[in-house]
Amino acid sequence: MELILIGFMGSGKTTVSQLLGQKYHLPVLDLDDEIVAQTGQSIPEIFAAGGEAHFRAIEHQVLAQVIDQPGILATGGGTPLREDNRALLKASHVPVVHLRATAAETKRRIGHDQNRPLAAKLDQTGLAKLKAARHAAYQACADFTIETNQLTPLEVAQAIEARLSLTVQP
Ligand SMILES: Nc1ncnc2c1ncn2[C@@H]1O[C@H](COP(=O)(O)OP(=O)(O)O)[C@@H](O)[C@H]1O
Ligand SMILES: O=C(O)C1=C[C@@H](OP(=O)(O)O)[C@@H](O)[C@H](O)C1
Ligand SMILES: [Mg+2]
Repeated sequence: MELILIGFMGSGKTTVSQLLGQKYHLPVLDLDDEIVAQTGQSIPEIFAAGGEAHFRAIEHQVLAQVIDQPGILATGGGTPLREDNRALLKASHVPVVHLRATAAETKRRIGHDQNRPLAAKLDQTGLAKLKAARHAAYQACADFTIETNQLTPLEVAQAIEARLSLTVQP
C-alpha cells in the first residue's frame, strides 16, 4: 500500500480513499469490501453469524493478505483495535492517516445506515463513548490526524495531499 486511512465509522475513509485513488490513478482497496467479496456475506451477516470476534478474525486475515498490495487502503473503523493489526499497519512503512469527526457529525453521517452493526443501535452518546474508547488505538498507529468535521470529502483529500506533499501528477 502507498497510503492507509484509519478512523472511526463515518470519518470518511471509504469516500476519501476513492477520491485519492481516482486523482492519482492508484488502486483503492476497502477492507470491508474485500471481506464481503471473500466471504460472500455482508458485514451485518458476518456479525449475525459469529459476532464481533468472528468479524475481527476475518478482518485480520484479510488485512494480512492485502497489506503488501499497491494502492490506497481504507480500513474499517475497528481495524486498529487489534495489536497485531496495528503492527501490520506500522510494518507497512506507509503513511497512516487518521480521519476524525465529532460524535454529532458521525451520527449525522451514518445514523440512518444499517450496514454498521456496531453503530446501528447507538445514539450520539453511545457513539461518543465508543469513539473515545478507541482513540488510543488510532493514535498509536497514525502518522497524522485530519479533523474532517468542517471539510467536504474533497477538502479532506486535499488536506491529506498537503500533509503528504504528494508529487504524483493527476
Ligand atoms: N467530510 C465529509 N463531510 C460530509 N459527509 C461525509 C464526509 N466524509 C464522508 N461523508 C459521508 O459519511 C458517510 C460515511 O462515509 P464513509 O466514507 O463510508 O466513512 P467510513 O468509511 O470512514 O465509515 C457517507 O455517506 C459519506 O458520504
Ligand atoms: O468500527 C467498526 O468496528 C466497524 C467499522 C466498519 O467500517 P467503516 O469504519 O468503514 O464503517 C466495518 O468494518 C464494521 O462494521 C466494523
Ligand atoms: Mg468504510
